Amino acid sequence: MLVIIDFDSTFTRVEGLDLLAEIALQEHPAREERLQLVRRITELGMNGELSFSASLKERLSLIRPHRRHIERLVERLKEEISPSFRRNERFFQEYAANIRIISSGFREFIEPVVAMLGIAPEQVFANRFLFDSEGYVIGYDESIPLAHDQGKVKLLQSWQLPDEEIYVIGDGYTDYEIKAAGLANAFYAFAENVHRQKVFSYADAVLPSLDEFLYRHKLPMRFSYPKNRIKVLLLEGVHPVAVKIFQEEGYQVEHLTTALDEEELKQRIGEVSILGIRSKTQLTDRVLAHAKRLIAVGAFCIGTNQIDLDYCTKRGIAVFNAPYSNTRSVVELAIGEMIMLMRGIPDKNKAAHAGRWMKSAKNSHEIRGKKLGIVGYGNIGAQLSVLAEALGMEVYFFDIVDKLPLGNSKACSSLDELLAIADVVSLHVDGRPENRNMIDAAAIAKMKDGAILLNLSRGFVVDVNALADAIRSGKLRGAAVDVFPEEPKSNEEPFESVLQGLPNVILTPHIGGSTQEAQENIGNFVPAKIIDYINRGTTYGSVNLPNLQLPAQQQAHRLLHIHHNVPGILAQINSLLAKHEANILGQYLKTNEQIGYVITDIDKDYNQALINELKSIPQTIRFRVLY
Ligand SMILES: NC(=O)c1ccc[n+]([C@@H]2O[C@H](COP(=O)([O-])OP(=O)(O)OC[C@H]3O[C@@H](n4cnc5c(N)ncnc54)[C@H](O)[C@@H]3O)[C@@H](O)[C@H]2O)c1
Ligand SMILES: O=C(O)CC[C@@H](O)C(=O)O
Repeated sequence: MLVIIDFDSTFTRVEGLDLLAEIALQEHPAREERLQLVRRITELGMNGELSFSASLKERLSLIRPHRRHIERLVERLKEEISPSFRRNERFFQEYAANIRIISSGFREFIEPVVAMLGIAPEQVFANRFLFDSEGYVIGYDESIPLAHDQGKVKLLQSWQLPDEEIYVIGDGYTDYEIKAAGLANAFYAFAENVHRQKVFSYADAVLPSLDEFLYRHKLPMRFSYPKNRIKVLLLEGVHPVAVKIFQEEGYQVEHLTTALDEEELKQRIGEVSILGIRSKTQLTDRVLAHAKRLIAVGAFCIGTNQIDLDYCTKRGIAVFNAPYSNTRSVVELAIGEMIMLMRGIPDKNKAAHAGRWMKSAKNSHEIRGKKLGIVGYGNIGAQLSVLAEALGMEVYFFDIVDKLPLGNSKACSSLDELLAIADVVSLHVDGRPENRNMIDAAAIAKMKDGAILLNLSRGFVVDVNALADAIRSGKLRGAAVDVFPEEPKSNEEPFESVLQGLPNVILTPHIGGSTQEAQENIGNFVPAKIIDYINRGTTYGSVNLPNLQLPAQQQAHRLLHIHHNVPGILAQINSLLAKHEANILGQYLKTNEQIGYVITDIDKDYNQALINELKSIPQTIRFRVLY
């Protein structure tokens, strides 16, 4: 096999002559115009719209480089080696004899750069500059075939290669010409650095990185699986920063603004490795049964009650959420709503819009000195406690687990006790099924007459029919509801609720956590967790897998084994490692009630038989190797 690799924008991320122009024209009075012209000519040549020799001549006459500029260029290019080339050094070492760098660029800067990956000068085929006595480039050696149109083709024809497989990797038209002349088995358009649609259209395949080529041809590679084959589906309009992070990691990302219903999800989920959702997408066992490749689910929110966590755990699918990123936003909204409802603002606002003047202090109160009852003293409840106290409220809370009271807040021993005390009841419980209809007609009856109810937790926690009756009867003087038992899948679907049109009731479309700040925080937080899990095996922060925080593996292979939590699995793993004489550099184990997670770092030597046997241990749910 012979692998022919282009240099500019393939081996390196940049075009050598463009960068040389930037360096050489640094002091030139018309620098910007010249640079633009050079880049434009490069592009025309790359797309096959200007003959190669014309493009070369024009650019060199515009740049007029000196030897010292070329020296600086080499240093810059060494920093610009394409990341997928850099990380696959092993391929270059082991397959050195099978690699040729063929470029229409110049040997003076290519040789020292490719030498960084161990490629010898005799494997480089490129042009040569001609210099004057002062060291300025005055032209190039026209006796070299690469200095002419169809140069790469002519070079290969002159070699008269015996019948061997030849693959060309490059980003330009001149690379494709080799295949077009019948001299190569395939032309792979390299897309890690530039996207030339025209060149893609000629290619046998587009390579998002060198990993894809190595994977296709079963050659030694840094990653166990090319990242570009990992598909990420992000639903419900998660913040664009998440798209960017996953794309920068090299994954294929699709981003939809809406949720998908069960049938749509069943059809889509089969090919997806990472799924990002918010609160609308219902990940039921029926949907997850179609998830053949799913490695991780990102809940770009706090709540995970929309996900069948039990099923995910049994299948070894890691679920991550963002437990803190939007809590402040929810708290700010709750505070604002309390103030609005205490002053009867929803009705006064409506009247003013309709041309009616409702100036009156009747039933209008400050929140200062009022009793706030917080149900659920978790991340949101506790933060609300601190802010409400700062505004002069007297804070009471009830939680089913013991919680440290913050500031002067007081713990109630039962929900009933809290309901009987509070002027404002704010619900911040999690979405566990037992909380369904926690606030029903009986609970409302226990509240103070004229109290206010806030629900920014989960829709099913409140019996909305009972709440509507209580507002109509005047038992409660107002309510703010952000979450509903039935919520539309997207902004295009209509919204209906029995609470619509009631006095002093604020209805909001589940936007407690929908601020730019919160969404951007979440968009950064969740992908980072997932990427850490995929790259290192770290499960810290996962809501369903045993939590393990791991160091990066150093000069080791990392074996990740998820299994049903039955006795003896660790012993079986270790006896297989001993049998195959694998040297253990580090081992970590954590279990929960259902599953166990064992991570073993072994030195570089292992064989496929070991991997197959580890995968075959009974009770194995999932097995991965990280290189
Ligand atoms: N409206 C929004 O946009 C929005 C935004 C973020 C979070 N949320 C929701 O807010 C809720 C609270 O979020 P969090 O981050 O504070 O969760 P959390 O898990 O930190 O806290 C929940 C607390 O509720 C307690 N709890 C559960 N059931 C209870 C019960 N029956 N009685 C008393 N206490 C009970 C738990 O022990 C826990 O301390 C969640 O349901 C979350 O999904 C809504
Ligand atoms: O953004 C969402 O869809 C959900 C917000 C909130 O309910 C959460 O659980 O964080």
